[in-house]
Amino acid sequence: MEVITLNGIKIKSNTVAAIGFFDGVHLAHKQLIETAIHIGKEHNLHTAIITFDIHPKSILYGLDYFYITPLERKLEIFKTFDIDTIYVVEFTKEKAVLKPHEFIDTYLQNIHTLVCGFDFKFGVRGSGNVKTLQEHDDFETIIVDEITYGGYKVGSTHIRDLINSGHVDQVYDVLGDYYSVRGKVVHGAKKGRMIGYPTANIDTGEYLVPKNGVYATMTKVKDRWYQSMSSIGHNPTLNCRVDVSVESNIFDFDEEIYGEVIEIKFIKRLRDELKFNSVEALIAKIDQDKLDTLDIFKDFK
Ligand SMILES: Cc1cc2nc3c(=O)[nH]c(=O)nc-3n(C[C@H](O)[C@H](O)[C@H](O)COP(=O)(O)O)c2cc1C
Ligand SMILES: Nc1ncnc2c1ncn2[C@@H]1O[C@H](COP(=O)(O)OP(=O)(O)O)[C@@H](O)[C@H]1O
Repeated sequence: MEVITLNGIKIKSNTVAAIGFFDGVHLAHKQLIETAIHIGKEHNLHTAIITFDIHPKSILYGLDYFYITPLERKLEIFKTFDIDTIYVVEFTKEKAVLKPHEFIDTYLQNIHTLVCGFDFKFGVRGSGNVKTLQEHDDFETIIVDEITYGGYKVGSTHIRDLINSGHVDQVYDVLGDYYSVRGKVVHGAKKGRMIGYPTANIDTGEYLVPKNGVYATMTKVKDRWYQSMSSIGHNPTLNCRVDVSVESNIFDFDEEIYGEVIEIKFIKRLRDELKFNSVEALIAKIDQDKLDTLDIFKDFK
């Protein structure tokens, strides 16, 4: 599989491509990709995924945008599929104002078949939609219908809502896995070890950070997963940080890992972050968090 930046080059002829932003590469996205693979096999076509590097909202409103799967992670998941080429559109202010037919002329020349979700939008202010694509005679457009789960459309917006509201235990059924963030271990206030619970603090970069609070988690260090509990918040009892820290106390682990990239997978939210009147009260609560976390892992497959 090759990754190609779609900037002035044409897509290979005889290609079936799944197109989308694909943040999260969730179950509906996977269905789109599998559909393209299936059509590719049936008609002996090259298979491809067309995606974008930066979210349009980030470009249009100049906002920091946080992702379920930043680009690098998205590409890593794409590579687990039997796809020939991944095309990445470099999104810029200029690209964001392309009219739908300009978008098609710029990126979709040569395409044999395009696979997209029923609500795919493209071109300036999302003015192009599946109808625009279907009206275009040069290629065929296959539309994958809405998939719902628990009354919600399986989509990045719903998954973002679950993460933002701390309902991480509900993410699995729509994402196909628990939500996880990766980041380099950075230095904190060095108070964790003083209270008997050292915590690896990570720089979460472009990842969407779940709601502040305490979570039962799994943490991956150097290719090995450990049970863990993690805290997201301002550490009001000991540090009162202005920014949010994401930190994990890893069970049965005792190594210095500053500078390592680790992954924290969120299994269940246990509680809100609290401000305690004493360090002893904080420690007693964290002792209880550990018992609660181990209890969750008793039933965990
Ligand atoms: C499971 C767990 C729960 C925590 N809960 C709280 C909390 O409710 N309130 C709080 O102020 N800090 C809480 N903390 C954060 C600790 O205060 C924090 O780990 C400590 O300040 C160490 O920070 P450092 O790694 O920067 O040294 C929690 C930490 C863990 C690991
Ligand atoms: N069980 C553990 N869980 C998390 N970090 C650990 C553990 N054992 C050792 N460490 C190391 O200790 C550091 C955390 O200690 P801590 O006192 O909280 O310092 P900091 O404030 O810099 O995070 C981690 O970055 C890691 O290198």
